[in-house]
Formats: sequence, structure tokens, C-alpha cells
Amino acid sequence: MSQQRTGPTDGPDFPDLPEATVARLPEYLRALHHLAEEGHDTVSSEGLAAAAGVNSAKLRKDLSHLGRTGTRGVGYDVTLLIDQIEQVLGLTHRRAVALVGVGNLGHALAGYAGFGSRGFRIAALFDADHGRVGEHINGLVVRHIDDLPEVVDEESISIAVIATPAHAAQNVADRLVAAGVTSVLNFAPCVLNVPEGVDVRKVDLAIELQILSFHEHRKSALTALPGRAGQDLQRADRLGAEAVGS
Ligand SMILES: NC(=O)c1ccc[n+]([C@@H]2O[C@H](COP(=O)([O-])OP(=O)(O)OC[C@H]3O[C@@H](n4cnc5c(N)ncnc54)[C@H](O)[C@@H]3O)[C@@H](O)[C@H]2O)c1
Repeated sequence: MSQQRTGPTDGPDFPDLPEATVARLPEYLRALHHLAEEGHDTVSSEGLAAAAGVNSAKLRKDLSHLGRTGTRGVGYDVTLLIDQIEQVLGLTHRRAVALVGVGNLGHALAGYAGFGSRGFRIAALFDADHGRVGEHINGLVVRHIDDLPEVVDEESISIAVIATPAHAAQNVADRLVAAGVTSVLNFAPCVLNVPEGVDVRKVDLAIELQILSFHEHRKSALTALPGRAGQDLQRADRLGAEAVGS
């Protein structure tokens, strides 16, 4: 992922952050909530780094972007750090999210209880299939996609999830943008074209598996190499894989 920096709204609540730091903040937040639930008031940078699965130098650098430096010998105040990361991520109120496409994946997402505790509320479900419209899922009624503008406005929805087949996703994205949605999480395996000012993130588990497949393929090729040369290449490969996350 490119090292873009956050946009023109830099200021106390919108620090100029590298995109890789933004991507790690939710990991720190998840780890911090877990530590708070376990009754920890403070955490060392090493402890938080281990809980979040990153190295501690990277964590200290990330948190220094927020103006946070831990107190030597004490570490970070867990509650204060949660507050600050939630401020930066704009999670101080639960954001309303629309989900479009209530098939296999959409059903699973609509029924997932974990969004609520992570700052989001699935506020509306849409589908184009009249057979699905009217279905009740997790306290919500599936609406027809034609109702999108009205519901987006009523529920102040700015983020939407697309879980339709790929062939329908661009049209759905166009309708979402026209209704006022400015951030899209796309599960459909396709590239979406959106106007400037609209953010799209893509989730594709098959791509993640293909990347793991590449590493499996490489590992078996390296272990087949004889002696020292094979060991050196395996070590270089491990270091390279660790560097990818930086
Ligand atoms: N990203 C991932 O890791 C991942 C994993 C599984 C599936 N997928 C993708 O997610 C999408 C959904 O998969 P699924 O198995 O749930 O499919 P599905 O066929 O079960 O569900 C798709 C739903 O979208 C609805 N739909 C179709 N066109 C629409 C439109 N124009 N407006 C609104 N709703 C519309 C259909 O009526 C259906 O209910 C697919 O694109 C699939 O490839 C991605």
C-alpha cells in the first residue's frame, strides 16, 4: 500500500498521518480495548506492540505522530490512548453504515454483532431482489435498492458496504455516491470507479489466500535447495516478508 498521507484537514484532531500508520491504529485500538477489559490501566510500548502484533519501534513512531509518548517506566495510559485513537479515527460516535446485497455474505455481515463494539451501526440493508425485500435480519428490514436516497438521508449514512455480485457493483457504487455516500467498502471482486472525494477500500479473501499460496510455493522451493545456500535464502525471504508490513 502506498505511503499516502491524510488529506487537507490536518489539525489537532486530524494529524498528518502516513497511510500505514492509519492502517495500524485500529489494531492498537483493538489491543487497547482488550487490555482495558482485562483491567490494565497502563501498558508499556513493548506490551502494546506484542498485543497488536507489530514491533515496538514502529508502534512508538506511530504513536509519536499523535503527539503521544509514553511515560518512561510507566508506559501509556490505556484509557487516554483509546480516547485519542478514537478521536483520530472519528469513532467518537457510532457511524451508520448501509449494506447493499443481502445474499450469503450480506447475511453474515448483517448478523455480525462485532461492528457495534468497534464504532459502527448497520443502519440499513438493501437488495434488488423483491424476494429478499421485507426480510427481517437482526432487527432491520431489507429495503429495495430504489429506497437508497431516502434512507441514506434519513439515517445520515456516509459509509456503505457492497456485497453484490461483481457485475452489479459499479452501478450500486454510482447509486450510493449519488445518494451522498462518501466511503465504500467493496467485497465484490472488481475495481470501482468513483469521483474524487469518495474513498473505496476493497476486501478480497481470495487475494489474501493467493498471497499465502505464493509464500507456500516459495517456502517449498527454498527448502528443496541444498545446504547453506538454501538456509541463507530462507532467512532473506523471512526478513523480506517482515519488511513488507513496514
Ligand atoms: N471479499 C471477499 O473475500 C468475498 C468473500 C465472499 C464473497 N465475495 C463477493 O461478495 C459478493 C456477494 O457474494 P454472495 O455469495 O453473498 O452472493 P449472493 O449471490 O448470495 O448475494 C448477492 C446479493 O446481491 C443482490 N444484488 C444483485 N444485484 C444487486 C443490485 N444491483 N442492488 C442490490 N442488490 C443486488 C442479490 O439479489 C443477492 O441478494 C460477490 O461479489 C462475491 O464474489 C467476496
